[in-house]
Amino acid sequence: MARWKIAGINFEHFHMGDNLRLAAAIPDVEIVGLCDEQPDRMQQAIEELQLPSEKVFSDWQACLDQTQPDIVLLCPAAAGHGLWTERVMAHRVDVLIEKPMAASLAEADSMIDAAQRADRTLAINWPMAWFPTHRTAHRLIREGTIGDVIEVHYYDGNRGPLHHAAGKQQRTAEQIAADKPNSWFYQKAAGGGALLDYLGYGATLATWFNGGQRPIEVTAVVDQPAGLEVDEHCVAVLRYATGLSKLETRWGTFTDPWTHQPQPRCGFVIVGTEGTIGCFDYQPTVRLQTREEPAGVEIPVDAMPLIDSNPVAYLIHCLENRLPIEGPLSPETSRIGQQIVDTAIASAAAKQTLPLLN
Ligand SMILES: OC[C@H]1O[C@](O)(CO)[C@@H](O)[C@@H]1O
Repeated sequence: MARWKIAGINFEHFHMGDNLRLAAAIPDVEIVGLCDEQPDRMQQAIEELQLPSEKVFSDWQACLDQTQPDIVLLCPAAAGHGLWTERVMAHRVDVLIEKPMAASLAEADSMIDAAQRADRTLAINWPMAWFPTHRTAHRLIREGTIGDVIEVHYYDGNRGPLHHAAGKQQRTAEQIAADKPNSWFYQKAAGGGALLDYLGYGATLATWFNGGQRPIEVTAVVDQPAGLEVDEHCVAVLRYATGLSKLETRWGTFTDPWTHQPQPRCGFVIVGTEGTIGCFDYQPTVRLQTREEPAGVEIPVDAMPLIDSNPVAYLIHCLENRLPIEGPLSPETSRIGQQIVDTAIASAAAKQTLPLLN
Protein backbone atom coordinates (compact mmCIF):
# COMPACT_ATOMS: atom_id res chain seq x y z
CA MET A 1 0.00 0.00 0.00
CA ALA A 2 1.21 3.50 -0.78
CA ARG A 3 2.64 5.28 2.24
CA TRP A 4 1.17 8.70 1.43
CA LYS A 5 -2.51 9.15 0.70
CA ILE A 6 -3.21 12.40 -1.10
CA ALA A 7 -6.49 14.09 -1.97
CA GLY A 8 -6.94 17.09 -4.27
CA ILE A 9 -9.72 19.40 -3.10
CA ASN A 10 -11.00 22.50 -4.91
CA PHE A 11 -10.05 22.95 -8.54
CA GLU A 12 -10.71 26.70 -8.82
CA HIS A 13 -7.07 27.32 -9.78
CA PHE A 14 -6.30 25.11 -12.75
CA HIS A 15 -2.85 24.36 -11.28
CA MET A 16 -4.60 21.50 -9.47
CA GLY A 17 -4.05 19.48 -12.65
CA ASP A 18 -0.32 20.23 -12.51
CA ASN A 19 -0.01 19.45 -8.80
CA LEU A 20 -1.87 16.15 -9.09
CA ARG A 21 0.44 15.14 -11.91
CA LEU A 22 3.45 15.98 -9.73
CA ALA A 23 1.98 14.00 -6.83
CA ALA A 24 1.19 10.99 -9.00
CA ALA A 25 4.80 10.91 -10.26
CA ILE A 26 6.09 10.15 -6.75
CA PRO A 27 6.55 6.50 -5.83
CA ASP A 28 4.77 5.85 -2.54
CA VAL A 29 1.93 8.26 -3.28
CA GLU A 30 -1.65 7.23 -3.90
CA ILE A 31 -4.23 9.76 -5.07
CA VAL A 32 -7.13 8.66 -2.89
CA GLY A 33 -9.68 11.27 -3.83
CA LEU A 34 -10.58 14.33 -5.87
CA CYS A 35 -13.24 16.81 -4.91
CA ASP A 36 -14.82 19.86 -6.49
CA GLU A 37 -18.27 21.39 -6.39
CA GLN A 38 -18.21 21.51 -10.20
CA PRO A 39 -17.49 17.95 -11.41
CA ASP A 40 -16.58 19.08 -14.94
CA ARG A 41 -13.50 20.87 -13.56
CA MET A 42 -12.15 17.47 -12.43
CA GLN A 43 -12.75 15.64 -15.71
CA GLN A 44 -9.30 15.95 -17.21
CA ALA A 45 -7.58 14.89 -13.97
CA ILE A 46 -9.95 11.93 -13.53
CA GLU A 47 -9.05 10.73 -17.01
CA GLU A 48 -5.33 11.30 -16.63
CA LEU A 49 -5.19 9.57 -13.25
CA GLN A 50 -7.72 6.90 -14.31
CA LEU A 51 -9.60 7.34 -11.06
CA PRO A 52 -12.68 5.20 -10.38
CA SER A 53 -15.90 7.06 -9.57
CA GLU A 54 -15.79 6.09 -5.86
CA LYS A 55 -12.73 8.32 -5.51
CA VAL A 56 -14.46 11.36 -6.98
CA PHE A 57 -16.48 13.66 -4.73
CA SER A 58 -18.41 16.90 -4.91
CA ASP A 59 -18.73 17.16 -1.10
CA TRP A 60 -15.41 17.93 0.58
CA GLN A 61 -16.42 16.53 3.96
CA ALA A 62 -17.40 13.22 2.43
CA CYS A 63 -14.11 13.23 0.56
CA LEU A 64 -12.10 13.76 3.76
CA ASP A 65 -14.15 11.29 5.81
CA GLN A 66 -14.11 8.51 3.26
CA THR A 67 -10.57 8.82 1.92
CA GLN A 68 -8.71 9.79 5.14
CA PRO A 69 -5.84 11.48 3.31
CA ASP A 70 -2.46 12.28 4.86
CA ILE A 71 -2.04 15.36 2.68
CA VAL A 72 -4.56 17.57 0.93
CA LEU A 73 -3.68 19.64 -2.12
CA LEU A 74 -5.80 22.80 -2.21
CA CYS A 75 -6.28 25.13 -5.17
CA PRO A 76 -9.10 27.55 -4.27
CA ALA A 77 -9.50 31.09 -5.57
CA ALA A 78 -7.16 33.43 -3.68
CA ALA A 79 -9.86 34.77 -1.34
CA GLY A 80 -10.89 31.24 -0.38
CA HIS A 81 -7.51 30.22 1.02
CA GLY A 82 -8.39 30.96 4.64
CA LEU A 83 -11.73 29.16 4.53
CA TRP A 84 -10.36 26.06 2.79
CA THR A 85 -7.25 25.79 4.94
CA GLU A 86 -9.41 25.98 8.06
CA ARG A 87 -11.83 23.38 6.72
CA VAL A 88 -9.10 20.87 5.96
CA MET A 89 -6.91 21.61 8.98
CA ALA A 90 -9.95 20.93 11.21
CA HIS A 91 -9.58 17.32 10.02
CA ARG A 92 -5.93 17.39 11.16
CA VAL A 93 -4.42 16.89 7.70
CA ASP A 94 -1.22 18.45 6.29
CA VAL A 95 -1.91 20.97 3.53
CA LEU A 96 -0.13 22.10 0.38
CA ILE A 97 -2.01 25.13 -0.91
CA GLU A 98 -1.35 26.71 -4.27
CA LYS A 99 -0.10 30.31 -4.46
CA PRO A 100 -0.71 33.10 -3.62
CA MET A 101 -0.61 32.69 0.15
CA ALA A 102 -3.95 34.48 0.58
CA ALA A 103 -5.92 37.49 -0.58
CA SER A 104 -5.02 39.40 2.61
CA LEU A 105 -2.67 39.31 5.57
CA ALA A 106 -5.57 38.64 7.95
CA GLU A 107 -6.48 35.62 5.86
CA ALA A 108 -2.85 34.45 5.81
CA ASP A 109 -2.76 34.72 9.61
CA SER A 110 -5.95 32.70 9.90
CA MET A 111 -4.23 29.94 7.89
CA ILE A 112 -1.17 29.99 10.15
CA ASP A 113 -3.46 29.84 13.21
CA ALA A 114 -5.44 26.95 11.77
CA ALA A 115 -2.23 24.97 11.16
CA GLN A 116 -1.00 25.69 14.69
CA ARG A 117 -4.30 24.67 16.25
CA ALA A 118 -4.33 21.46 14.26
CA ASP A 119 -0.61 20.89 14.86
CA ARG A 120 -0.23 20.17 11.16
CA THR A 121 2.09 21.40 8.41
CA LEU A 122 1.07 24.17 6.04
CA ALA A 123 3.10 24.75 2.87
CA ILE A 124 2.35 27.33 0.20
CA ASN A 125 3.33 26.21 -3.29
CA TRP A 126 4.88 28.86 -5.54
CA PRO A 127 5.51 27.15 -8.89
CA MET A 128 8.15 29.76 -9.70
CA ALA A 129 10.16 28.65 -6.65
CA TRP A 130 10.90 25.41 -8.52
CA PHE A 131 12.31 27.04 -11.65
CA PRO A 132 15.91 25.79 -11.93
CA THR A 133 17.15 29.31 -12.72
CA HIS A 134 15.76 30.70 -9.47
CA ARG A 135 17.00 27.77 -7.37
CA THR A 136 20.44 28.09 -8.93
CA ALA A 137 20.42 31.83 -8.19
CA HIS A 138 19.47 31.10 -4.59
CA ARG A 139 22.31 28.57 -4.28
CA LEU A 140 24.81 31.13 -5.65
CA ILE A 141 23.53 33.77 -3.20
CA ARG A 142 23.70 31.32 -0.28
CA GLU A 143 27.31 30.54 -1.21
CA GLY A 144 28.16 34.25 -0.98
CA THR A 145 28.90 34.65 -4.70
CA ILE A 146 27.35 38.14 -4.93
CA GLY A 147 27.82 39.27 -1.33
CA ASP A 148 24.81 40.77 0.45
CA VAL A 149 21.65 41.19 -1.62
CA ILE A 150 20.80 44.89 -1.88
CA GLU A 151 18.36 45.06 -4.82
CA VAL A 152 15.83 42.68 -6.40
CA HIS A 153 14.23 43.59 -9.74
CA TYR A 154 11.28 41.45 -10.82
CA TYR A 155 9.00 41.49 -13.82
CA ASP A 156 6.57 38.64 -14.43
CA GLY A 157 3.18 37.67 -15.72
CA ASN A 158 1.58 36.13 -18.76
CA ARG A 159 -0.78 37.00 -21.63
CA GLY A 160 -3.69 36.65 -19.21
CA PRO A 161 -4.93 34.00 -16.79
CA LEU A 162 -7.44 32.45 -19.19
CA HIS A 163 -5.02 31.92 -22.07
CA HIS A 164 -3.86 28.57 -20.71
CA ALA A 165 -5.06 25.64 -18.60
CA ALA A 166 -3.32 22.90 -16.60
CA GLY A 167 -0.14 21.75 -18.28
CA LYS A 168 0.06 25.18 -19.97
CA GLN A 169 -2.43 23.96 -22.58
CA GLN A 170 -3.34 26.87 -24.84
CA ARG A 171 -6.99 27.94 -24.81
CA THR A 172 -8.88 29.41 -27.75
CA ALA A 173 -10.10 33.00 -28.08
CA GLU A 174 -13.69 31.65 -27.89
CA GLN A 175 -12.98 29.82 -24.61
CA ILE A 176 -11.35 32.93 -23.15
CA ALA A 177 -14.26 35.20 -24.14
CA ALA A 178 -16.81 32.73 -22.76
CA ASP A 179 -15.03 32.36 -19.41
CA LYS A 180 -14.00 35.93 -18.71
CA PRO A 181 -17.35 37.20 -17.32
CA ASN A 182 -17.47 34.37 -14.75
CA SER A 183 -13.83 33.69 -13.96
CA TRP A 184 -12.67 34.31 -10.38
CA PHE A 185 -9.42 35.71 -11.80
CA TYR A 186 -11.43 38.77 -12.89
CA GLN A 187 -13.49 39.13 -9.68
CA LYS A 188 -12.18 41.46 -7.01
CA ALA A 189 -14.05 39.75 -4.16
CA ALA A 190 -12.56 36.38 -5.12
CA GLY A 191 -8.99 37.69 -5.02
CA GLY A 192 -8.57 38.29 -8.75
CA GLY A 193 -6.19 40.63 -10.55
CA ALA A 194 -2.57 40.55 -11.72
CA LEU A 195 -1.25 42.07 -8.50
CA LEU A 196 -2.57 39.20 -6.35
CA ASP A 197 -1.72 36.62 -9.01
CA TYR A 198 1.92 37.66 -9.45
CA LEU A 199 3.17 40.13 -6.82
CA GLY A 200 3.29 37.44 -4.13
CA TYR A 201 5.70 35.45 -6.31
CA GLY A 202 8.07 38.40 -6.60
CA ALA A 203 7.71 39.48 -2.96
CA THR A 204 8.13 35.97 -1.57
CA LEU A 205 11.06 34.98 -3.79
CA ALA A 206 12.73 38.37 -3.16
CA THR A 207 12.45 37.61 0.57
CA TRP A 208 14.02 34.20 -0.05
CA PHE A 209 16.85 35.77 -2.05
CA ASN A 210 17.54 38.54 0.47
CA GLY A 211 17.64 36.25 3.48
CA GLY A 212 14.33 37.26 5.05
CA GLN A 213 14.66 41.06 5.07
CA ARG A 214 11.49 43.13 5.20
CA PRO A 215 11.06 46.43 3.39
CA ILE A 216 10.42 49.54 5.45
CA GLU A 217 7.82 50.94 3.07
CA VAL A 218 6.06 50.20 -0.20
CA THR A 219 4.84 52.45 -3.01
CA ALA A 220 2.60 50.83 -5.63
CA VAL A 221 0.66 51.91 -8.69
CA VAL A 222 -1.89 49.79 -10.54
CA ASP A 223 -3.50 50.40 -13.90
CA GLN A 224 -7.25 50.75 -14.06
CA PRO A 225 -8.39 49.05 -17.26
CA ALA A 226 -11.81 50.16 -18.49
CA GLY A 227 -14.56 47.62 -17.89
CA LEU A 228 -12.59 45.49 -15.40
CA GLU A 229 -12.86 45.45 -11.61
CA VAL A 230 -9.30 44.11 -11.21
CA ASP A 231 -5.87 45.36 -12.24
CA GLU A 232 -3.78 43.87 -15.03
CA HIS A 233 -0.54 45.73 -14.31
CA CYS A 234 1.16 46.82 -11.10
CA VAL A 235 4.52 48.40 -10.30
CA ALA A 236 5.64 48.31 -6.67
CA VAL A 237 8.75 49.95 -5.25
CA LEU A 238 10.03 48.52 -1.98
CA ARG A 239 12.34 50.60 0.22
CA TYR A 240 14.61 48.46 2.40
CA ALA A 241 17.33 49.54 4.83
CA THR A 242 19.72 48.58 1.99
CA GLY A 243 17.95 50.58 -0.75
CA LEU A 244 15.26 50.07 -3.36
CA SER A 245 13.85 46.98 -5.04
CA LYS A 246 11.04 46.85 -7.58
CA LEU A 247 8.40 44.32 -8.50
CA GLU A 248 6.19 44.54 -11.59
CA THR A 249 3.29 42.23 -12.45
CA ARG A 250 1.55 42.04 -15.80
CA TRP A 251 -1.36 40.23 -17.39
CA GLY A 252 -0.99 41.13 -21.03
CA THR A 253 2.66 40.32 -21.74
CA PHE A 254 3.35 40.11 -25.46
CA THR A 255 3.97 36.35 -25.21
CA ASP A 256 3.73 33.82 -22.38
CA PRO A 257 7.19 33.30 -20.87
CA TRP A 258 6.90 29.52 -21.18
CA THR A 259 6.55 29.74 -24.96
CA HIS A 260 8.73 32.77 -25.78
CA GLN A 261 10.21 35.17 -23.28
CA PRO A 262 8.47 38.51 -23.78
CA GLN A 263 10.26 41.81 -23.44
CA PRO A 264 10.75 42.88 -20.68
CA ARG A 265 11.94 39.37 -19.85
CA CYS A 266 10.10 37.54 -17.05
CA GLY A 267 12.22 36.72 -14.02
CA PHE A 268 14.64 38.43 -11.65
CA VAL A 269 17.78 40.52 -11.61
CA ILE A 270 19.41 40.39 -8.18
CA VAL A 271 22.09 42.89 -7.23
CA GLY A 272 24.52 42.16 -4.40
CA THR A 273 27.41 44.05 -2.87
CA GLU A 274 29.88 41.83 -4.81
CA GLY A 275 28.04 40.92 -7.99
CA THR A 276 24.77 40.49 -9.85
CA ILE A 277 22.63 37.57 -11.05
CA GLY A 278 20.11 37.54 -13.87
CA CYS A 279 17.75 34.57 -13.54
CA PHE A 280 14.90 34.43 -16.00
CA ASP A 281 11.99 31.98 -16.15
CA TYR A 282 12.45 28.77 -18.15
CA GLN A 283 16.02 29.56 -19.26
CA PRO A 284 18.84 26.99 -19.29
CA THR A 285 21.40 29.32 -17.69
CA VAL A 286 21.72 32.17 -15.21
CA ARG A 287 24.02 35.11 -15.84
CA LEU A 288 26.52 35.93 -13.09
CA GLN A 289 28.59 39.06 -12.88
CA THR A 290 31.31 39.39 -10.21
CA ARG A 291 34.33 41.58 -9.58
CA GLU A 292 36.52 38.78 -11.06
CA GLU A 293 34.21 38.39 -14.08
CA PRO A 294 32.79 41.88 -14.68
CA ALA A 295 31.85 40.97 -18.26
CA GLY A 296 29.59 38.25 -16.84
CA VAL A 297 29.42 34.49 -17.36
CA GLU A 298 26.55 32.18 -18.28
CA ILE A 299 26.16 29.40 -15.73
CA PRO A 300 24.13 26.30 -16.65
CA VAL A 301 21.35 25.72 -14.13
CA ASP A 302 21.88 23.04 -11.49
CA ALA A 303 20.44 19.57 -12.00
CA MET A 304 17.53 19.33 -9.58
CA PRO A 305 16.79 16.20 -7.54
CA LEU A 306 13.14 15.32 -6.98
CA ILE A 307 12.82 17.22 -3.69
CA ASP A 308 14.15 20.33 -5.43
CA SER A 309 11.74 20.13 -8.32
CA ASN A 310 8.48 18.75 -6.99
CA PRO A 311 6.51 20.50 -4.21
CA VAL A 312 4.73 17.34 -3.10
CA ALA A 313 8.01 15.41 -2.90
CA TYR A 314 9.51 18.28 -0.90
CA LEU A 315 6.58 18.33 1.54
CA ILE A 316 6.75 14.56 2.01
CA HIS A 317 10.53 14.80 2.56
CA CYS A 318 9.96 17.39 5.32
CA LEU A 319 7.21 15.34 6.94
CA GLU A 320 9.18 12.08 6.82
CA ASN A 321 12.29 13.70 8.27
CA ARG A 322 10.48 16.01 10.71
CA LEU A 323 12.03 19.03 9.03
CA PRO A 324 10.45 22.47 8.95
CA ILE A 325 9.28 23.81 5.59
CA GLU A 326 11.94 26.27 4.49
CA GLY A 327 12.22 28.95 1.82
CA PRO A 328 9.33 30.36 -0.21
CA LEU A 329 6.94 27.54 0.71
CA SER A 330 7.23 28.30 4.42
CA PRO A 331 4.44 30.28 6.08
CA GLU A 332 7.13 32.59 7.56
CA THR A 333 8.59 33.66 4.20
CA SER A 334 5.24 33.68 2.43
CA ARG A 335 3.82 35.86 5.20
CA ILE A 336 6.48 38.52 4.58
CA GLY A 337 5.51 38.33 0.90
CA GLN A 338 1.88 38.81 1.94
CA GLN A 339 2.80 41.85 4.07
CA ILE A 340 4.37 43.36 0.94
CA VAL A 341 1.32 42.46 -1.18
CA ASP A 342 -1.13 43.93 1.33
CA THR A 343 0.90 47.11 1.64
CA ALA A 344 1.07 47.40 -2.15
CA ILE A 345 -2.72 47.06 -2.42
CA ALA A 346 -3.23 49.70 0.27
CA SER A 347 -0.61 52.00 -1.28
CA ALA A 348 -2.17 51.79 -4.73
CA ALA A 349 -5.61 52.54 -3.28
CA ALA A 350 -4.35 55.49 -1.21
CA LYS A 351 -2.01 56.67 -3.99
CA GLN A 352 0.77 57.12 -1.46
CA THR A 353 3.82 55.45 0.07
CA LEU A 354 2.92 53.35 3.14
CA PRO A 355 4.93 51.70 5.91
CA LEU A 356 4.96 47.90 5.71
CA LEU A 357 1.71 46.58 7.17
CA ASN A 358 1.99 44.18 10.03
O1 LIG B 1 -2.34 33.94 -14.44
C1 LIG B 1 -2.89 32.69 -14.14
C2 LIG B 1 -1.87 31.69 -13.72
O2 LIG B 1 -0.94 31.44 -14.74
C3 LIG B 1 0.33 31.11 -14.17
O3 LIG B 1 1.20 32.13 -14.47
C4 LIG B 1 0.94 29.89 -14.78
O4 LIG B 1 0.07 28.84 -14.87
C5 LIG B 1 0.07 31.07 -12.67
O5 LIG B 1 1.17 31.30 -11.85
C6 LIG B 1 -1.03 32.05 -12.53
O6 LIG B 1 -1.71 31.93 -11.32
